[in-house]
Parts: sequence; structure tokens; C-alpha cells
Amino acid sequence: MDTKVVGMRIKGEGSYKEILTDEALGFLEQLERRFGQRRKELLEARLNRQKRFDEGGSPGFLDETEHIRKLAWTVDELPEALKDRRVEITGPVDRKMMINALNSGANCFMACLEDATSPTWQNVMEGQVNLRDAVNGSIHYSQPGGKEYRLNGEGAVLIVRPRGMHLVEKHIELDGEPLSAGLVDFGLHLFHSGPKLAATGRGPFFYLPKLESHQEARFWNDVFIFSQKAVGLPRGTIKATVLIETITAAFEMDEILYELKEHSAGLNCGRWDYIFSYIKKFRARGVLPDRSTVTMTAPFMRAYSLLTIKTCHRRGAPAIGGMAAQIPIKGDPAKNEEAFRKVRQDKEREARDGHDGTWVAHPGLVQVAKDVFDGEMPGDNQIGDKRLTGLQITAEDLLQLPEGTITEAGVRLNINVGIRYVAAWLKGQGAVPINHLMEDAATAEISRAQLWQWIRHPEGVLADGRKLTLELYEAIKQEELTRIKDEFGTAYEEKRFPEAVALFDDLIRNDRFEEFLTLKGYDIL
Ligand SMILES: CC(=O)SCCNC(=O)CCNC(=O)[C@H](O)C(C)(C)COP(=O)(O)OP(=O)(O)OC[C@H]1O[C@@H](n2cnc3c(N)ncnc32)[C@H](O)[C@@H]1OP(=O)(O)O
Ligand SMILES: O=CC(=O)O
Repeated sequence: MDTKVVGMRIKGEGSYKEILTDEALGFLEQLERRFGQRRKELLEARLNRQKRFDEGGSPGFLDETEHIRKLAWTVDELPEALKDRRVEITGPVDRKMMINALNSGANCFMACLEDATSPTWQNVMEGQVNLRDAVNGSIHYSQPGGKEYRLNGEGAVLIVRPRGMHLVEKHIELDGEPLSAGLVDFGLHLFHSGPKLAATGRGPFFYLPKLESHQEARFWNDVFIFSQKAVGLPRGTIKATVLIETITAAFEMDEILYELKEHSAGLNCGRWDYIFSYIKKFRARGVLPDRSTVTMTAPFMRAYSLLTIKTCHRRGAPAIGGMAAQIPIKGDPAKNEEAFRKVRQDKEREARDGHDGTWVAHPGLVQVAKDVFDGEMPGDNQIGDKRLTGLQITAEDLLQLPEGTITEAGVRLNINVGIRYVAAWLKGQGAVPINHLMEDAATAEISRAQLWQWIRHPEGVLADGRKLTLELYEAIKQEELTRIKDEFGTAYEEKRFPEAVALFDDLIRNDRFEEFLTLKGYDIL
């Protein structure tokens, strides 16, 4: 469908007229024309950085920005709505789940168009409708069978996570090229809800995913400056929290806060993507052990989270913790208690280390995290706590390879979870419960990246002495597929497992490491 914007075409089905208004599309056009090329250049810089790592180079703290790390400065004052973020619930932009999240009792709700949302056109467009209705307070949902869902009062403060820079939105083209997905998600939400949110002091707030450098933070800062002017908001109204979820960004935390200074709402430890990034960036080097053994207490993960807290507090910014993958387990009180215990332990470590809040994946976990932070954090946040000021975290600390073994069970789990996740994603679900754990794009990336690396790396050897080869991968995969087929029976095809297996196989078998599984998957979504 052609639009009134010259050169712009909508290729997705359904008109979504209330979201894709001429004015909103005009705004997307301006964003793309101003920032689309720069996004591509930043992606090119990522590839060049990877080349250097493949040739043995290492990331380090940058010489050219030493002055930024040395000088005393702080980010701008936080708005009232973001001072107390002790519990943030995350979830996709699904209508019912959004209402549940907003009503969950959490301080904030991170509405995710990234890892927790499969970017079908329908999900993306309906997500925007849901965001707009949530901001208007008019959001409601009638469950087939009778249950009604409505907002109970103001609800959690909304923070929107647009898609990462690597993704495009193929359903909207400008001059024959797809738009930048992150700019679409950001732009539509800002255009429809920014002024309304600003009027109440509850936004517009964003989470910025998968940044690799301070230049990418500068990109977003420039997008914010331009966009605020375009929609009539004072400079500094938008606040953004950057996820530190790539190993390279961990070396540029000060610089990232500095670039976003007047728009910064601190940093968050995106632990799952961080592990994925570590494997991806250093795939030619040492191997990581089984996914389940790489936890936040591994020295390199601990160094990263402590550095995040230290850096944020020095700069007057909040340092938000990450996501424990456990979710409530129905029908098994003992296992459920064990899951809750693990989440509690994780949140206690975060609160005691000095984090200013944390993430939970499920409404049933809000109270657990709240109790921990209420107990450990008497004020709104711990930004004033400078305990970590003298802590020295070196490049070696951040890069230290975790110890542990690779087991057949770990290989099996990676194959099983990876294929199940990709099938769910192809069916339009971006976050799923598998083996009582939350799985989303970030956790699935770890699974496939580990398999890819273990097969090719000489140290990809199981604890029993067998080298993981393509042949062994294939044999285990066939056994796991038998289990999946037994479980799904005649629904196997309808659930898109054949395509999921083909895609997963391609990611593992191809010697070229695919940057993101969602990039490859988007072609057939
Ligand atoms: C690595 C990262 O990027 S982390 C951030 C991105 N990932 C996420 O945000 C994942 C968030 N979590 C989820 O999506 C979900 O909790 C899942 C998919 C893991 C499990 O969901 P379900 O299988 O629906 O869980 P369950 O059956 O226990 O849900 C019970 C109720 O809680 C609701 N619920 C579960 N999780 C959430 C959530 N995160 N937000 C809002 N509501 C939720 C369900 O909709 C359901 O509601 P209902 O009783 O009104 O029908
Ligand atoms: O985005 C969060 C993560 O843990 O990855």
C-alpha cells in the first residue's frame, strides 16, 4: 500500500490506520532519512570490531575517552517517576500481559519489542496500539471465556524497549528499503504517546538494547534531540536506560552515560545477552562451560555487575539489576519454592551489592523482589551509596573466562531449548516457558552460539572426553527431535518445528557465525 509520504510503502497486511497515520509516517520518514544511514555505518563498525577480535585483538578501556572517565560529572536529575525502580517487570507487548504487568505491583514495566516479542507485523502493530491504549488508560482485554482485564489505577511506570539497531522493519519501506526497526518502535510510541506521557511526568521512557559502543549511545541521543523538537517536547524529557549487555559496552559505561547525559536514566545489567555477546565476540578463543553453570557469581559476570554499579553511582545514575530466569512452577510446591529461593538469592546479591532495582519475568515474582529490596534498600534507590568507589575492575577481570565443564546434558539442553524457542518465535511468541525457565531471544542465542563454538573449537570437548562434532550434534539432535515429536504429535508441523529445525541447523552448520538468530529468522517470519 502506498502512503501519502512520497517513497513510503506499507507492505504488511491490515491498515492499522490509527497508528500509521500520515503524520506518524511522516515522522518515521524524517527519522529514517536523518538516521538510517548512520545506523548502517554503526553496524559496519560492529563488523570491523569483530574482525579485530577474530584476529586476536581485545577490547579495552579507550585511550581517547580517558578524560571522560577521569573528570567529575553527573547525569541530569532523574524525574520523580524514575527515582524508585526497585522492581521492574518485563514482558512482551501482548495486550493481556501488558495489563497484568501494569497491575502487577511492580514500580516499572519494561514493555519489550525486542527479545520478548517475535516481530511479526501483527505483533509490532498491535503492540503499538496496546502501548497507546495503556498510556490513554483505556486498555482493556476480554479473554475468550469471560475474564475481563482492565487497569487498576495508574499502574507501573511504562518503559518501552524498541528493537535493536541490527533489525529492520520489512513491512515499511522507504525508497524500496526497509525502515530501521528500532526507529519504527521508538518513533511510533513517541509520536502517539510522548506528549501525553510528558504531561503527567511519567515518560516517555525507553530501554536501549544491545548497544556496543558510546557512538551508538550518541546516535540515540541525537535521535532524542531531533525527536523531542519534532513532537514539541522540551530537551531532556526523554529518559533512556541503556542495557549493558555486550562485552564491548562494558568497557564504555562512563562514555555511554556521558553521551546520553541529559537523557540518561542509568544502566541495566542485561546478563543473558551479555553472556551471548561474550561468546560471540570471542568465539575464536576459549570456550564457556554449560549454559546453566554460567551464573552471576562467575568472576567475569560479578566484575561486570559491580563495575556497572560503581560507574552509575559515581555519575548519579541508577544501576538496575537483571533477570533471573526462574518463573513460578505450578503444581509442584517443592520445585516452586526452589525456584523462588533462587530468585530471592539473586535479588539479595543485587540489592546488597548496591543495585537500585531489579527485573522480574513474572507477576508472581514481584513480591519476592520487592521484599528483598524493601529489606535491603530503605531509600528510593542506592545512588548515594559510593561504597564501590575505590573498587578497581580491570580489563582482565571483565574478560576472565569462566571455569566449568561441557556435558552431554548441556549439549542436549541447548539443542532442545534452541529448537523449541525458534519454533515458538516463528509462531509469533517471543518469550516462552521451557523447563520452568523463561526463554527469550537472548537465552536462545546463548544455546545456539555455544553449540556453534563447541563444534569448531578444539576445546569443545565433553567432560567424558568426546569432542563435539557435527556428527555428534546430529545424533543428539535426532534424539531430541524424537522427544519433541512424541510431545507434540500431529501438531509438530503446525507448530512450525520443521522450519525451526532447518533454521537452527543452518545456524549451527554454517561456518559463518550469524550475528543474530532473529536476523536469519526474520526472513521466514
Ligand atoms: C533476557 C531478557 O531480555 S529478559 C526480558 C525479556 N523477557 C521477558 O520479558 C519475559 C517475560 N516473561 C514472560 O513472557 C512469561 O512470564 C513467560 C512466557 C516466561 C511465562 O508466561 P506464562 O506461561 O503465561 O506464565 P503463567 O502461565 O505462569 O502466567 C500466569 C499469569 O501471569 C501472566 N504473566 C506471566 N508472565 C507475565 C509477564 N512477564 N508480564 C505480565 N503478565 C505475565 C500470564 O499472562 C498469566 O495471566 P492470567 O492468569 O491472567 O492468564
Ligand atoms: O535483556 C536482558 C538480558 O539479560 O539479555
